[in-house]
Amino acid sequence: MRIVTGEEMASIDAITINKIGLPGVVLMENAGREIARRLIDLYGMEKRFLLFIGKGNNGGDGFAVARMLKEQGVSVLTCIVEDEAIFEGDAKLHKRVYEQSGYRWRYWKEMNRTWSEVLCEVDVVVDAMLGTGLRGAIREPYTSIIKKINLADKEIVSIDLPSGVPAGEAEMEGEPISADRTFTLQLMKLSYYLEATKPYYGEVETLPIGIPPATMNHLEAQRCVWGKDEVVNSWVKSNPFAHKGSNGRIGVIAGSQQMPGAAALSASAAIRGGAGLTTVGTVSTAIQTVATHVKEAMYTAFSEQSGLIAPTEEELFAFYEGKAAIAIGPGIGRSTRIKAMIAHAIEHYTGILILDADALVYVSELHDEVKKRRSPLVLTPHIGEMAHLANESVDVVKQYRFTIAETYAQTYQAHIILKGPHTIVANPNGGMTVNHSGNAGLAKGGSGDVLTGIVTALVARQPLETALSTAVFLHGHAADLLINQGFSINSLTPSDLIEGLAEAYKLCE
Ligand SMILES: NC(=O)C1=CN([C@@H]2O[C@H](COP(=O)(O)OP(=O)(O)OC[C@H]3O[C@@H](n4cnc5c(N)ncnc54)[C@H](O)[C@@H]3O)[C@@H](O)[C@H]2O)[C@@H](O)CC1
Ligand SMILES: Nc1ncnc2c1ncn2[C@@H]1O[C@H](COP(=O)(O)OP(=O)(O)O)[C@@H](O)[C@H]1O
Ligand SMILES: [K+]
Repeated sequence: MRIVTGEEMASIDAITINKIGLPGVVLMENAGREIARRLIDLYGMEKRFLLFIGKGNNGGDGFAVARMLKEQGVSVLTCIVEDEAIFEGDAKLHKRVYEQSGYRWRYWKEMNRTWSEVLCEVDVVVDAMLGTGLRGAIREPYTSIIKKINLADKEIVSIDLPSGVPAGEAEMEGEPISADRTFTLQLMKLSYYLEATKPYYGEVETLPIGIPPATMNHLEAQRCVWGKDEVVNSWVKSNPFAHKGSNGRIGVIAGSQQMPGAAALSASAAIRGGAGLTTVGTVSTAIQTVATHVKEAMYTAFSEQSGLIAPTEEELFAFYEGKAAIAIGPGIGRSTRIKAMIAHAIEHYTGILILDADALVYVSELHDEVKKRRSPLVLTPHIGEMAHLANESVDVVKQYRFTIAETYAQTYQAHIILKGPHTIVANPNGGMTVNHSGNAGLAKGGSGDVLTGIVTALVARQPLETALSTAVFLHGHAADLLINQGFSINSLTPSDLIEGLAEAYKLCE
């Protein structure tokens, strides 16, 4: 499913109406029917609804919902927010149909005077005030009404968006509706994936309103949800005659004297993730520790300096030999020799190169080398690392994570896995996917190392772009399955996650 901004949604609506020829009033009728049906499913016929109507098309949806609820005998109080509101276009028609059907409304000014009595008469507030047409700071009378609704301690259901929440990356100005549930129409709105705005949505359900997919081909930004269906449909089944070599020879350059665990986590995740042959390149002192945990891997002891790897050029070329993908970063530490190794790999390794953790620190100093690289490069930053890469503040990356990941991926022709809740995968061709799996049990040191292992294993066996999105999905899916099996968010560890991969992979098999 696509993820859109308000402007993109408006262009899709316009193509549906003007080019495809499906009138806007029909879309509104569809929205009304779907929402009324879901409200009755969820709350039953006995609950009493209070519906707030804004003067744009979001309000038009509201009139359609109110009429359909009333037709079925459900109790609905309808409130038009602006006193002298002049409705136009599709909303005007739906207001007329509502009125001609014999139904009434009240205006907010009047309802406000008896607000406490009104509240005694209703169970659920439906918010059809502002949708994708919101521009700038929330104005009166919406500001005061939103405050009162939020304080009312009633179940709140928003149509399309919680009123006051921008659909895209624009910053929120003022207090929006804090919904318990949002019925978003046809497509997911981008602000659902941003830390500042997501909490206002509550539970989200996307309802179809009849917009055909052909209306979306013109969109420049190609953002899609990557969920179970996409994972299953894109999975390339392994050949029954596969051997360890054809299942992907990969390398993991990870760990140091101080941090052998990072190498163990990423290497065992790679092996659980299906890599045919995994070689770990690390310091000799780490090999013993790592090998007791990861029996299936092979090991290369690199030259070292002060407990960190410091591979020679010869050692690096030997390590690159025959490997489809190499990940560098987890637990390697920082030094000038490490920087030189990253530069060497970017310049000379011709397989799929994945840079994570400490390896990312030097990438912003190696942007010229990155631009010259012709083979695939995958970077797996969390928000802080992305801020460093893009030379922006963490707050800016949080607010504009889609734009920043997309711009970076295109400028440097790199695949970006921007981690966090709803990890984004941004590809150099402009395609982006957003992940829906995972939970807060992953917010622990080491989860990222596990992801790096899975990514490395998958890119060696599956088409690159789908491998990245699928790796991110399976990583989160494993965590979700463990929570369903009774693990707690607090105690879930990255090692549990690796065990959990066995169950998660069943989805693909
Ligand atoms: N025919 C269509 O175009 C369809 C529209 N749909 C609905 O229409 C919505 C978009 O409709 P519109 O583009 O009319 O916009 P909205 O209904 O979201 O809002 C526009 C209205 O809000 C006011 N407004 C804008 N910013 C404000 C602010 N900061 N403070 C206070 N008031 C503000 C504007 O003056 C305008 O009256 C969607 O979210 C969806 O619910 C759907 O029914 C599908 C069909
Ligand atoms: N609250 C959360 N919900 C879902 N996934 C999360 C959450 N917090 C972290 N993650 C995931 O866990 C991993 C953490 O990686 P990272 O920040 O690199 O940690 P580390 O390097 O310490 O292992 C990422 O894949 C991230 O998307
Ligand atoms: K709304």
